Amino acid sequence: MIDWLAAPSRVPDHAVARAAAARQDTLTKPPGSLGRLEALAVQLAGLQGRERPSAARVRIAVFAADHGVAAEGVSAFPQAVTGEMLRNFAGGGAAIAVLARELGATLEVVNLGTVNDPGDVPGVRRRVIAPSSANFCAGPAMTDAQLDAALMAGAASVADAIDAGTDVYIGGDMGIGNTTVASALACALLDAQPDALAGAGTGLGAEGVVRKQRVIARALAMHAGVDTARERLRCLGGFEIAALTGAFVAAAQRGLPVLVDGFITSVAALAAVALRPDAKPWLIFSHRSQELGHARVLAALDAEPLLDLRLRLGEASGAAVAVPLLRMACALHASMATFAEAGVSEA
Ligand SMILES: Cc1cc2ncn([C@H]3O[C@H](COP(=O)(O)O)[C@@H](O)[C@H]3O)c2cc1C
Ligand SMILES: O=C(O)c1cccnc1
Repeated sequence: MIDWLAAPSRVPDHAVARAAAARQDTLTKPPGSLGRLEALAVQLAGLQGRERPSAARVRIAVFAADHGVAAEGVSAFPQAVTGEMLRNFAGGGAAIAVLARELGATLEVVNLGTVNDPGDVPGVRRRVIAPSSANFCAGPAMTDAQLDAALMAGAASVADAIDAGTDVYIGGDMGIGNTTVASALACALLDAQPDALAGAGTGLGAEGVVRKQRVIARALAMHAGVDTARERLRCLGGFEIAALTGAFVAAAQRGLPVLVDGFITSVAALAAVALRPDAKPWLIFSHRSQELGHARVLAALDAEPLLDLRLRLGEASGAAVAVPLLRMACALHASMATFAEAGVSEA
């Protein structure tokens, strides 16, 4: 057991947020006319503790891991893809690698344990816990020590991000079978049924989705007695989802704003908030994924995402696509003229 999860989250600076909101009302536009871009700038100001917030320095950490439950045939793709994609992230050909380049963002890729392990690859950090989590239909997905290691991998990534001077942190996922894992964990955290949360993932047909829902129902029955957030994460999670959970808790504790990606990362956010409710103000939700359960998970988090582009990829791709919105919100906030500066009449 580790106790760092017990430390409180930072409290956003409400005075700075109020000052930023007041500035918004002096800018040459009808008050409120820039809608959520105004709210974003004000929120970021409070989180960053500066009246002129920034989303210039973005750190994207993609956590990759394999899942024992893949043996139940719950994905349209073979498990070997997880390890293969690690090379693709490092080689620059994966969607998130392209987006990170486009944004000038730092991309960190972390291998937490893959069955088809690519070994030492430049650009991939090895924090291997085990080749995969265990099949949670037969027992807990992780041991306590494995869960600790995964949570710590996320916290270490956030510590690096802060040392490097990061304005906004983004976490991403890669792991064949992880929509099954995220759905199972969300079912347990929300007391929901598999047919409400488990969808097509990488592209299962209707029959495959039903099989996947049955697999999740078996897992939920197996772990029905488990009643704390930490134990739910240990029994029904996976290494990358636990790392994302640890990263989000650590980011809130250290005062680093997080842009949350799609279904998988939102379930990690749900777990983080279950562990530490005071982490929630630090999470900004980027988009609504096409994955069936995402809307429900977002609703449970009271989150209204910025975008809905019908993405269903993960890897942090949706969060990356939302970064330009944050940057534009910050630029408008910092650089628009006030009514007084521009000599424009007020209402
Ligand atoms: C080539 C490829 C790249 C991906 N990048 C993210 N995912 C996403 O899809 C997987 C989850 O879907 P399921 O639960 O159906 O396996 C995860 O690896 C997730 O990161 C990918 C999937 C594939 C096939
Ligand atoms: O929204 C996601 O995170 C997602 C959806 C489908 C497959 N992998 C990830």
